[in-house]
Amino acid sequence: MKSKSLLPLLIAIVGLFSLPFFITNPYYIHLVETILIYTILLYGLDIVVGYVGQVSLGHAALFGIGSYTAGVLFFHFGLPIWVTLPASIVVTSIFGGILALPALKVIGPYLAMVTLAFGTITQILINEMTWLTEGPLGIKIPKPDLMGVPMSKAEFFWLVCIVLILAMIVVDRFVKSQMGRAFEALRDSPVACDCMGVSVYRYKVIAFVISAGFAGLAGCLYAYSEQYISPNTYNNELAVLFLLAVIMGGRKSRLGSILGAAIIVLLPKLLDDINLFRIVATTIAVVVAVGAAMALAKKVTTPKRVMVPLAGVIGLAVFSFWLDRISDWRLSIFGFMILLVVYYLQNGIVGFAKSFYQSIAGKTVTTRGEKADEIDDSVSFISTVKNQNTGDEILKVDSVLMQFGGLKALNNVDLSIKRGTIHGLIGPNGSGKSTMMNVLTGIYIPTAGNVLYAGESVVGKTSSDIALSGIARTFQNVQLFGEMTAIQNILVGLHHTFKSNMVEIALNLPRYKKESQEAYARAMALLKFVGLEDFANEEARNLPYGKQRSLEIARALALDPELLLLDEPAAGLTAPDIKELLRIIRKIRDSGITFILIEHHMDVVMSVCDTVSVLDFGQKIAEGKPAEVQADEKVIHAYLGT
Ligand SMILES: Nc1ncnc2c1ncn2[C@@H]1O[C@H](COP(=O)(O)OP(=O)(O)OP(=O)(O)O)[C@@H](O)[C@H]1O
Repeated sequence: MKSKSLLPLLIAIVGLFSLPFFITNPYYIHLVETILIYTILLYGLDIVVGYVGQVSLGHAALFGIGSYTAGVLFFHFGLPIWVTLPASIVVTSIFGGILALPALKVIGPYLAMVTLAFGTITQILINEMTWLTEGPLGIKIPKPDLMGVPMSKAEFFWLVCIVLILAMIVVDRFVKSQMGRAFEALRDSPVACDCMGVSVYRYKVIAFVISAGFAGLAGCLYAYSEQYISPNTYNNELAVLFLLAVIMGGRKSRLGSILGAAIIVLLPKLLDDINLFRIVATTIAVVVAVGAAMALAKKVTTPKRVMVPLAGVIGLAVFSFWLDRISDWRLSIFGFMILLVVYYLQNGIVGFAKSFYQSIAGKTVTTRGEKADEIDDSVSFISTVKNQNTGDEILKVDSVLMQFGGLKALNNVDLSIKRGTIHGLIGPNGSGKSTMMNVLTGIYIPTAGNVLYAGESVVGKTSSDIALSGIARTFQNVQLFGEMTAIQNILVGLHHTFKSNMVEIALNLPRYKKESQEAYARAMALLKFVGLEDFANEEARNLPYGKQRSLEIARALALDPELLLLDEPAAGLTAPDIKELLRIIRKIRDSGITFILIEHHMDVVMSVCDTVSVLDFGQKIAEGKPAEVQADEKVIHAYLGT
């Protein structure tokens, strides 16, 4: 982190630690403490929601499991915090792993329902298992001991502050590491993620486990903070609030989590006091009005877009003065405010503030906190010298049948791909070319037949295992990780070069640092190779189409493949882009990589392919040198009809 961005953080930390000296009312200290504890939980929830893109309504239950692990261990065995804290993390992580299982099968609203059911079941179990949890009576826990003496409220507050700072550092390191990139990749394109050797299955489970670990940590601290736990606390309403906090504060933001936690803790309190509510409603109205005026003056928005939210916040301010008592309206106002934020600020308050600042200041801010290193010209885009035994058979497709119901998308197809060559696969639309790619990369398991890569069958292997064994691919419909920058896309392809584990990432140990430096240098070399070095920090979804195709090739190369499958790489490209594509393909071939190239542009096929196979209605109808195939009657017939 740069010293400039470190300074406000340091001031905030000093301010936080000195709070007990200035605020003598323990109620307010307790409120801040609750915000900090919720923030720890939200850091974990943000991994699942913001980074992996899954909906979890099971985090209140995980929070409860953390609290009850501490409570039970203290109540039954009198264990101290230095035992209950790690135990809460471990036990809750195990439950997080269990919660991940449905996430492997279902997504979206179905996952929300399953996690909600997990929450309900957990709450019922805590309630019913009186022999362990004391049931509805709850458990009393004193503040933890510090050198044999119970901690004071201020000392415990400082402990929570320290844990929060550590949690913030660890989460920040996790999400900026290869692990965080894997989480984001599987959110943006699970199929491409698997084909980059990053197992979606594995990283979804890891995300839930880590996320649950933070929930367990927060739950344990909460038990000591409240000094009393009972099953009612950990209900589904709290689960919804946690989810709202992540969305309102802002996904993928440490500051967003703090803000989200503050909102869900303070907003209900704020709505208890009519005078305080009037002040806040008026302040919000003024801030939004000034912001809207600035945005209109700079022409970054239109009157139509600001009209409704502006009318909403001004209406709320006027309404606050019209009210005599707030108690009857609390829930309605709470719901209305949430609706405004969730509907109009879809990237949360922090996300909105960032983009507002960018548009007003006319700046583009690199939000990822990652650098595009200088290009080190000594680093090659290719890392290993390939097996140069040109002419060996690298891939054998043996009588492959791929049936979808009654449709034979591939009907007993044989292929033999020679090492170091470019093998074209052509055919009219719907002839089975992409299906063949999907069979070769493990996305489809063939109904019959075999695929041998370097003499070994790949049938039944997962896509990520096949990718790691040396087969990389691009997709007919570009499958980049859209919310990630160009360099991060390549770094996902370089995931296999990282051997460092979670502890090494959390502590930023030398092996992890070295691996990161090497990967960044290699990623920059790859970007340079495809002419994208100036776009390293640009989000992939913002790149022009031609550059997206080049980026996909560079990402596939990051896997260090022996065999590269390109599915219609020239589709939608302009003539200069196609020329550049041909240059890239030839250069990659010169480095010893074998290609299978699906392409409709015949000039591309004719100019680079050594051999061409033609499919029609799932069957191979011709094979040979490009010129021979072009002159083949069956091929002409397939393309042009009688
Ligand atoms: N998952 C699937 N389920 C059912 N049918 C499928 C599936 N995948 C492909 N098919 C069918 O298999 C046939 C071959 O499709 P495929 O996409 O492999 O053709 P293609 O040669 O790549 O065509 P194009 O050049 O248009 O991409 C088509 O009839 C297609 O509808």
